[in-house]
Amino acid sequence: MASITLDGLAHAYRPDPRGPQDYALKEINHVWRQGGAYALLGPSGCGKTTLLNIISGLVTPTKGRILFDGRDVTNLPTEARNIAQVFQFPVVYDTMSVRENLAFPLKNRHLPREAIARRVEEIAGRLDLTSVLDRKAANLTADAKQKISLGRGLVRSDVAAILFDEPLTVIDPHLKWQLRSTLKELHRALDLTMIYVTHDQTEALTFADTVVVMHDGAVVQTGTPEELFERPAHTFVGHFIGSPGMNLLPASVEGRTAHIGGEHGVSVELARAYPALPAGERIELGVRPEFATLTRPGSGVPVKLRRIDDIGRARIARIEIAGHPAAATVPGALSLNGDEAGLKLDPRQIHIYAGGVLVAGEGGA
Ligand SMILES: Nc1ncnc2c1ncn2[C@@H]1O[C@H](COP(=O)(O)OP(=O)(O)OP(=O)(O)O)[C@@H](O)[C@H]1O
Repeated sequence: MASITLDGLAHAYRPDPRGPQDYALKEINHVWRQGGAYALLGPSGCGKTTLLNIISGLVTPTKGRILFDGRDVTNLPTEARNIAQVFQFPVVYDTMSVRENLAFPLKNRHLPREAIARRVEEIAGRLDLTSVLDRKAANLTADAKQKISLGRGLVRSDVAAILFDEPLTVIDPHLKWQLRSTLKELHRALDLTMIYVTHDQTEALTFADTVVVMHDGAVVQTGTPEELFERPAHTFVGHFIGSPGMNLLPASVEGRTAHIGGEHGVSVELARAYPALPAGERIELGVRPEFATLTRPGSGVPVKLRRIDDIGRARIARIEIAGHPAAATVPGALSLNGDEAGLKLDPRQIHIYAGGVLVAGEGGA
């Protein structure tokens, strides 16, 4: 187990990168703490696999260094890095039994027979594979095979880190939630550094203590699931995390008031002032639908109600604020006639962004 430091790391696939646009991975500095549960979250093409391949040694970065416990491993091959990897699709030996598959990484390292047997039983128990330990892997379902792959990744206790690359893609949806929490429990029990790559926010937020969000080759925020939800550092994080994502409305700000929609628009009270907003940048007001509550017309900010979606655990209103589409929570008891409504916003949960980046306000709570 090790801490992993990314020191000024950047990567371009083309041999002659000129500007930032040529980099699949823009400069990143980050420390993955020993024993941490991390997720690397972002949409397809944002650079997650590139970063994972640099950590595992499959790709040598164009710039920067990678350190395991302070030791520079940038130019070491995968075999010399002591990393376990679990991929999207099962990697198992079909002709071996489940027990032999799980034992394989330990046998390779010449562990004593009893230590291997103990560890295999432990991991099999945690992944609910005990009853199939003596069956050939070939005869098992895709789900069971992927559990074996997870087990093979988890079985060694001496690895610098375990890298999971979208490991639940082939898993049946009803098993997914169960395996997500199993992996979380395994992290607590086994005290290993784990990095979990996914484009799925639910997987990232349930597994990780710290989520690294990537967008267009850059890390836009590193934080706990709560921080990403309550204080997105970038509009991309606000929009990408949450369902529906954060409302982002073009605005201008004066003192502690934001104006949306120009002269005939609406005003919104803020908890903080923003005297240092940069000129020439697009200013946006961000508020999550969870902190924007629909109310009767005449109360709060006037909005137009377009429709109400019942999403099971809540009702979400699709509204327009000064002509801009937004989403809001509908309280259980509220019933409305027509398309006029009001909107109550929690000022402490309103954020201001300049050029997509969160601006720290002054004063207030
Ligand atoms: N071998 C390669 N040669 C050239 N360009 C590549 C190569 N691998 C990836 N890229 C490009 O680098 C960028 C980042 O790709 P990467 O696979 O790291 O993203 P990702 O977030 O893992 O996406 P996905 O989830 O779809 O795999 C993309 O624009 C991709 O087209």
